[in-house]
Amino acid sequence: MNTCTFGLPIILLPVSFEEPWWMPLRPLFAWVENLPFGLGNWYIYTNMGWPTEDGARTSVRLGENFVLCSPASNIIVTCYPPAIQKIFKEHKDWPKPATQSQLFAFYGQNVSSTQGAEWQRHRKITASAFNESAFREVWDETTARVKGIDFEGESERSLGRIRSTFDLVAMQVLANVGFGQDMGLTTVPPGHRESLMDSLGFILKHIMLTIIFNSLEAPEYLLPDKLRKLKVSVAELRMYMKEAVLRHMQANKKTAENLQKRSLLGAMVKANEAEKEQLQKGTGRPSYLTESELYGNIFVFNLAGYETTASSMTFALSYLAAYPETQDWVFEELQKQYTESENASYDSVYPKLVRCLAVMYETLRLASPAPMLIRSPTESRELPIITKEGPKSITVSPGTVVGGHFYGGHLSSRWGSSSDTFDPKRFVSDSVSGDEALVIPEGPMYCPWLLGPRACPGKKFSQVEFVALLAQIMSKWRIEVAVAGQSPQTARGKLMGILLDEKYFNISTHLLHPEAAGVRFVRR
Ligand code: HEM
Repeated sequence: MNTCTFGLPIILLPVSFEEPWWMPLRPLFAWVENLPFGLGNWYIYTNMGWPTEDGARTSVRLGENFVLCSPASNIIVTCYPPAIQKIFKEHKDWPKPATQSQLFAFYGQNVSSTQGAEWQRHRKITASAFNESAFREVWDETTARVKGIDFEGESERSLGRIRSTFDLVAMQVLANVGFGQDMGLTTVPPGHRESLMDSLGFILKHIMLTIIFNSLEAPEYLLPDKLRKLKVSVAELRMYMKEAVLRHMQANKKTAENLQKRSLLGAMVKANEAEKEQLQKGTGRPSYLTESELYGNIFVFNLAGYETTASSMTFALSYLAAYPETQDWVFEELQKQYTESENASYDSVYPKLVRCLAVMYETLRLASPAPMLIRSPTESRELPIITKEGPKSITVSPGTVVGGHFYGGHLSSRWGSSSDTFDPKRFVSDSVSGDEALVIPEGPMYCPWLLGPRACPGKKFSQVEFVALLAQIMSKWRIEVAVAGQSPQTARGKLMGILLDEKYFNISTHLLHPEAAGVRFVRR
């Protein structure tokens, strides 16, 4: 294995995933993986989400730091905890490269696409949307939506069907809590060509296509059906966002207060108007968002919150099916803390469902939606690394990219010998009072929601949604591996193989063969 000037192992690549022209061509070269003598081993690293497929294999082989070296760039890949802390906590010195940050800014600049002072302005307004009223709404909405799923009528579902079931729940929750519950989600109001759910759903499901073709100026009638539909959906969603912002701004005080409490958009509009008032009064330092920035943010909330939660719920349920003893452990908590009564509210119950939350933490450790996030320093910066000789520091110059390797860190031997086993108990400890509490083990890297100032603002939103869904399902149903004519051991082995080794990245984690295994809902 070659090493570079940093003393780190290098993997030589003919092309990088950072080259925009490569991604559409990449599938045509899949055959190189089958070349003899490992000649095509480089292929996997030319995909943006390669760690989702590779897991911790490369970091186990080469160490916690190595370099992907291509004619386009050098990427220092790291899952060394001190390096991860440095690049994500010191975000001003280590911004996202523009090639990544601008991908999802087509409705307007937003909290994810901006840096420095601009990012602070966006973050200040948008963070106000994630408040306790919104979480209460997430809890109620998720519970109601899950109650509406017909597990009785369709008790056996493939993993693909589970994913589409949870995609719908995630989308309904976002459309309601994101936009405000007063909107009809599936009706087509006058002046529209599609419902809100249709346009949002189509864009989110075809997000890569949207990025590539959104700016295409060709007249509609010249476009193939799918692109024509995409153009309509993009325009429709813009109109829905415009109307929602207007509605929130024009609502009378009482209605506005009600809407603002419950929806992310309402809370943002409220915080924004307060900033504008400050400008008029000449007090403070106003930092409101423009109209297109409001759209940019509401869209990015939907994008960031849709696939991530649907994916984690799908993996969690599948893992629970394979680990019945863990289900019993979760059910024990539900019997004690969660009832079907009116009392199972967000305020009274959610904080007590520690085991349910631990299931989410463990699922995200094994199947993180983010495979690798890249950062690049603005000036030469020191980066702590570890080599076979021990820890040291290297100087990283501008233009060199550092990639935080989530799968390498989450599956590292720093978690002990059971790092690839599904065991949510590792996140639970007894507190001083004797109650169980969620703890993150010290030592390994754990950051599925990222860490530092730019950590995910939707973290608690996703946790509340996940726990509400899990509690509602698990309190009524036992989940079993669907055997489909196989022995239970064979069926379980197949399911585990699919979960562990047949994943790929496309905005979030997906299964390569979601129809090849399934689960069964058995009434408790
Ligand atoms: C399991 C669920 C989720 C996971 C694992 C997750 C993970 C992440 C990660 C790793 C980032 C950093 C991305 C980067 O720096 O490029 C991020 C950012 C973000 N997430 Fe989440 N997320 C989840 C759910 C949500 C939800 C439900 C929302 C909103 C409703 C949301 C909104 C955002 C936003 C707006 C950002 C950008 C923040 C910034 O750059 O300051 N996320 N998320």
